[in-house]
Amino acid sequence: MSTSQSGLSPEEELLKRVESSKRKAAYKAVKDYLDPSYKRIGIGSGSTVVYVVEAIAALGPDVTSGMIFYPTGAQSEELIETAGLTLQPINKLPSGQQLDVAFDGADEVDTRLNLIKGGGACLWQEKIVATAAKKFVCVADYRKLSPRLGISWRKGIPIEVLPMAAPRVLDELKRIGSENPKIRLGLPGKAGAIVTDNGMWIIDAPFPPLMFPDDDEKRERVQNAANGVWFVDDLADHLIKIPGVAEIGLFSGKNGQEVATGAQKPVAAYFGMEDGKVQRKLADGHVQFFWDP
Ligand SMILES: O=C[C@H](O)[C@H](O)[C@H](O)COP(=O)(O)O
Repeated sequence: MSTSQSGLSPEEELLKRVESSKRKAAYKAVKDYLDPSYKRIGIGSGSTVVYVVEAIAALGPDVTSGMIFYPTGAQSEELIETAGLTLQPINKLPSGQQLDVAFDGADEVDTRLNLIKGGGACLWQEKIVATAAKKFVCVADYRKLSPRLGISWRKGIPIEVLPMAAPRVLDELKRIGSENPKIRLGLPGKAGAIVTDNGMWIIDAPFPPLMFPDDDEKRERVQNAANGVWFVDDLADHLIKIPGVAEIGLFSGKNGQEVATGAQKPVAAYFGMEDGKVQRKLADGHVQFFWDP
């Protein structure tokens, strides 16, 4: 096995770089979007959110003791509790109230801040929490940046389904052009499907890269959805209406502008870059790089 000057293998070097990039993105996102006056904060799932919670906890009880944190599943519940932060399930957020901000990761982010989420099977509660927030902020590393959804994340769009409906959902996905959709299986050595925190299954449905409505190059092909070429929003609308589908891992639709209600797209996405910088992309398309988050 080849090792670098640091004594690490190339795989270990890559892992270290990726983890450091996630961490920097998380600290910058928290610095920019966690106002000390906020009371209700959503915390997503995945390996990047670990650093978001670390950055929040590092602010200390003077800042965090008046805040309540709302998780998106078992993993984020544990993260919040272990960090000594106050936990409350999202069903305790009174009707008519919103979270001040929610932070979450993503599996792929396109240039318009549409997201694929659910690589870790947590998408349903994540969508509830993201859309309950005035500001939804995405935190990721450079591998998640993509011109279009479906280019870098080739495993497919995660779709949470009622187990008894899974065969019918698979049929419909194939009919509309998904390339070999599959029920996600459990860990190696564990027979059967992955069961989500909500008792559902996940189907991963790959599609050709998703188009934007103002894409002219493939407009003609898009008229024929049977070939699997879809506009992001059209596909999201179609998938969510398939009987038996509980929620989909496409976060799209209206822009996540400041103080939006029900927006699935973030107001800002932070990417830890390979060179140590943090890239911030805003919903209005503005991009900035920061050396020292
Ligand atoms: O189901 C998992 C969630 O959608 C995660 O936020 C997503 O998979 C990104 O996870 P990570 O930060 O580990 O790449």
